[in-house]
Amino acid sequence: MRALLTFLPLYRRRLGALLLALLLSLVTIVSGVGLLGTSGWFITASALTTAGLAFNLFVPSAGVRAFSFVRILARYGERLIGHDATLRLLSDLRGWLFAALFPRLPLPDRSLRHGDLVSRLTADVDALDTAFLVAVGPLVSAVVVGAGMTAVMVWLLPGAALPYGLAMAAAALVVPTLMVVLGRNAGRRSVEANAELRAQVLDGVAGHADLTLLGVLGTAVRRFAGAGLVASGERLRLGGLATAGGFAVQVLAALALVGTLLAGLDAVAAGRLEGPVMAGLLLAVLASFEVTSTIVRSVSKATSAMAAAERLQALAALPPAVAEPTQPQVITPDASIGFDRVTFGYGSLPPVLDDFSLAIGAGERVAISGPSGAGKSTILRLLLRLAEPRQGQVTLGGTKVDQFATADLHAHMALLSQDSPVFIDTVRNNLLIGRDDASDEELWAALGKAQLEEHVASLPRGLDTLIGEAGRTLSAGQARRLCLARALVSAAPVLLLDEPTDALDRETELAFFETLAEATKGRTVVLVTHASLPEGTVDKIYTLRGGRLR
Ligand SMILES: Nc1ncnc2c1ncn2[C@@H]1O[C@H](COP(=O)(O)OP(=O)(O)OP(=O)(O)O)[C@@H](O)[C@H]1O
Repeated sequence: MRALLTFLPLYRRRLGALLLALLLSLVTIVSGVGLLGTSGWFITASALTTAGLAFNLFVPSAGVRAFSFVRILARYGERLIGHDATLRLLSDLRGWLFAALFPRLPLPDRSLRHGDLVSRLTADVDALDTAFLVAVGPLVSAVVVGAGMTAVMVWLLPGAALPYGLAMAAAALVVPTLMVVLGRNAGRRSVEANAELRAQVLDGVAGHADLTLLGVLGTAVRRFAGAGLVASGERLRLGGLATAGGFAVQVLAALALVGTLLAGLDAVAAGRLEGPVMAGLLLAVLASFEVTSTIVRSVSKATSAMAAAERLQALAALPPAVAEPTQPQVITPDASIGFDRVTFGYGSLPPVLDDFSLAIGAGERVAISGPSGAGKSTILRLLLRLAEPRQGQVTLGGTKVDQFATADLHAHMALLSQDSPVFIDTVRNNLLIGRDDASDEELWAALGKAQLEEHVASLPRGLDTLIGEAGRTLSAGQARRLCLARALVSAAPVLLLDEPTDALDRETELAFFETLAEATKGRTVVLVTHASLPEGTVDKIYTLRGGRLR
């Protein structure tokens, strides 16, 4: 619950619209109760009038028309405003989450799987956006309707006011509270089980080909079925609780009805109440309990929202990967790079870089090679300030990188990482991520330097060809070259290329290296590669071994 309350400032931004939706929902419910009550009154009065008794038909018939008209309008308005506010809240929540997440990337907790993260970004946010309207809305409506109906009882049938009031309070407050207390853990487990299921689906889709070839698809399917069973078990538990809650509310409604009937019969016999009004009251009592059934149905949503709030807060509470400087320095055009006696290791693991030093002049091209796992990519990560050295300093243009705002630092460097993604979009838009104001000529020039110009020119729609998810309509080598072209399109004075020719055949690789000097002219280039480089590709080649350059 506390985690849910921390989202109050976000809800507060949409408070006006949410309160209006709540008010309209209240008007809808009150009109529903009024409609059923006046209908019962009107129908009974009409029947008795035909039997020769005289009753006032005008008031209930006008009431039926007025309540049905108001109900239609209020329901329409509530849907319109409620959905609009919910969608805006959804975008606020996503904005908040991304803003909280970006400074924490890359996430230190390697146990947080991709699927789990996706689950938090989608299902958990969805669970929260409706929390107000599905949980708070019906609760407030029940309290107002219950209080209003009790007041009507005190006025028309005082003998039934107490039993009705007590039954309504129990149905609107006690039953849902008990359900929240009993269902909290099941709600949390259900959210976790669904997240696990989603993670397994994503893992299974991503690794389907390998799982099939290795002959272990059956194991993966069995594991998925197991996770499905756990998720459905939790759902069943929550469903059982909702059924029990629904049953309790029906019993309370029946008690209130019997209390109203007994008191009403007494009052009619004593001439204190007209028969048709009693019929109307009975129907109004029934209608007023409708809203408590809604509360019971939304309790499982409320418990999911609480669990989702906890999971999102846990994500937002992760320590930032690096601290932003309080007074960031302005980055100068000087693109020289320095590593001065840097020692770095991941977490408490032994150091990957140990007393590592390297000086790269502005406009210089250097290559770093070395065995797998030696720490080559780690050098680039330290330069991008995705991690902090334990000792020593990393500088850009002579200033320590921790003196720059991370966004400025990143804008100053273009990276082709080992897992650079291709997005489901056109070739053009994939390239424009590098620099959004690049002209078509510049895009074609970058494609040419990345040896991809011919292929894109052969596509029916050229730059406007849509590329499938994760670049599936391209070969691995073509996808890599597209990412390379994107890095080349960028105007950043520093280019960081991590295995840029990975997945390319030797002929294309050689052609790329031959154009690298020309393609990156004037920029500082750090090239991490295992490939043997043709003469003149870079100014210096270093080998990293044992945490230092050899
Ligand atoms: N986030 C991380 N948490 C813990 N250890 C890590 C992390 N990233 C990398 N490592 C470890 O740090 C070491 C250096 O990794 P790095 O990726 O820099 O190597 P590399 O030289 O680029 O390797 P390759 O040539 O295979 O890409 C490896 O032993 C790796 O397992």
